[in-house]
Amino acid sequence: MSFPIIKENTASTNAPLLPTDIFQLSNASESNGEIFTENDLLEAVKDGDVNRLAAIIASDSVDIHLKISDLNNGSLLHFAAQQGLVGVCHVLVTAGIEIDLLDKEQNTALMLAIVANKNDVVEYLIKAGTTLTIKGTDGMTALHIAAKCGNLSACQLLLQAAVTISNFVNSQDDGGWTPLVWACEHGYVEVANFLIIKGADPCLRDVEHNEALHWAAFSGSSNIVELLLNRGCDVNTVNAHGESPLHIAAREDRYNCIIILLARGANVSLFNKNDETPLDCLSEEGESYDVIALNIKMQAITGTDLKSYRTLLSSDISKGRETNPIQCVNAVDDEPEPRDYVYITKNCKTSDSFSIDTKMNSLHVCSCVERCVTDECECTKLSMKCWYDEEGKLTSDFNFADPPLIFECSEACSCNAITCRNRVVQRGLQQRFQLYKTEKKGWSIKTLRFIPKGSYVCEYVGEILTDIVADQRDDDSYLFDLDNRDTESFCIDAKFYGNFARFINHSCSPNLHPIKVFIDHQDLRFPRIALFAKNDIDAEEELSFDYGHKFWLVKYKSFTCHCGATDCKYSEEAIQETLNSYKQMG
Ligand SMILES: C[S@@+](CC[C@H](N)C(=O)[O-])C[C@H]1O[C@@H](n2cnc3c(N)ncnc32)[C@H](O)[C@@H]1O
Repeated sequence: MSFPIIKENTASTNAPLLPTDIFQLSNASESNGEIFTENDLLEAVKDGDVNRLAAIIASDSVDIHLKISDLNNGSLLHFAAQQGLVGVCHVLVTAGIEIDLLDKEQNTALMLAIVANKNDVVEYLIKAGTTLTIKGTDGMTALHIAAKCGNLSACQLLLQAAVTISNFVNSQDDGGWTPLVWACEHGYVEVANFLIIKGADPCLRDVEHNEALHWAAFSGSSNIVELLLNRGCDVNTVNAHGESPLHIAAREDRYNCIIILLARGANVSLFNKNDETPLDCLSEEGESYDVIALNIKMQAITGTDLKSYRTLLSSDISKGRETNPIQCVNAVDDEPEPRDYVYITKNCKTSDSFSIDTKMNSLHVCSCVERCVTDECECTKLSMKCWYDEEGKLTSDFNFADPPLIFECSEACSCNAITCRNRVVQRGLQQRFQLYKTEKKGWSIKTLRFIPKGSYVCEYVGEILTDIVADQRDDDSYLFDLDNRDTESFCIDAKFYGNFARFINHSCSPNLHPIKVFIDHQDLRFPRIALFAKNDIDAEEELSFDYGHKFWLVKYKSFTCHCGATDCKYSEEAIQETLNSYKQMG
């Protein structure tokens, strides 16, 4: 046999896969009828003898797909990658060896090259088209592994190649750990810094609600603790056990981290769920004991009024249903966390009086091969065009005043769900939120992070009702009208079933706008209500949308608007004028 010509990876530059001085096949691909054994094959691979290897493969007398039992049943490519034999890798890949095969430990050849710090091979395998999103042991991608090993070059190569993979830098493994968390836990400050520059979210939580800061404190990496705090991480953030980074650093007696955490305002009076303060987590012999004890004394002398975290009523109102926990805080009065509803993350039905057409074969689907970026995508044609840019934000020409319906690609489409550009709402929440009590509007939701204009923020989720049933309900405060133009009309009621969006208040100058989106069905009577950022929203800003005049024309008799906008139409002062102008308009 002779070697097929290897295809250049279309995602990479036009540079050859291998510099010609590293590997030239000479006449090796021509077999002279010699018969070889598996041993010959293994020896040629071990010796890195690419010409002999090529001759053996060309003879067609040995199967190159053999498994090496001493290497966790890995392939020859696993071996060559681990040894850094880039020329051998090239011959094997050219000869058709499976590039993404997992060994018994669920490692690809790429992963072994990363661990062994063989970055020439890493670069080669990426260019040769290895799949970057494969998850191995414990759900870790190659990027998790690179971060865990502190292999900065591999992180750079991977992220450079993964530009079209949505949010690759923030992918989470089975424990909810991102690559950044792995870098923090192992104290690799350069890797952590690089990942953050590339968009790693330091506030993402793992399955126990730890943030990267908890793990940096755990490992005693004071420079990473500082880096994360400089990036806006909350020094007093608590995990599912009510533990702050200071609790964790104290338990591990991490003196340098403790100094930084205290200097940056860590609360020494915070109790975890076992009623322990950070000092209770440390033995008196611990190096850090005196520094925390001294801090407590100084605060007592100066009468420092620490923000008491008894205001933290819940570390997650969604009880693990959302990717990022949503804390509930009340610094206004003694009202407890609202619990008079069931937290759900998808719209639900509680009656059989109507049905939604969810039949797979009713869906208009696309036949795109990869990313749905051409005008030929049938789904984006349904929406008029793809309204999402490369970062998943609404394009700058999106008309918030008269928004189009958006049809995202679905399960039944043939595109790639990871790289497809026409999937945003279905990828779920990307931001971090907090439920907090306001002075005049009851509960409200704020974002804990900056949200750029056009970003998807959250969905208004609740119980789907007919308008007839909705009219019979006593409390209409949580109704969202679906505005159907046909005879049958429906709404979403988040009074009894809903997500955190039920707490988003009205503003006459809102920062969110509801957009109707279809994903898993295209029954036009039942759009999903996705709230997108109308403008840039700062961290700590209250979220709001416009409830519409129909709401206020009923409600002004009971209360007026406290949105505080300069052009508020429904405040006590403005309401009469607003009513008069509505009357004039008829
Ligand atoms: C969908 S709920 C929003 C969450 C609500 N604040 C709560 O505590 O559950 C709508 C209710 O919030 C209050 N609200 C929302 N926006 C308001 C505003 N701008 N001014 C005054 N009250 C508001 C009103 O009581 C309204 O009926």
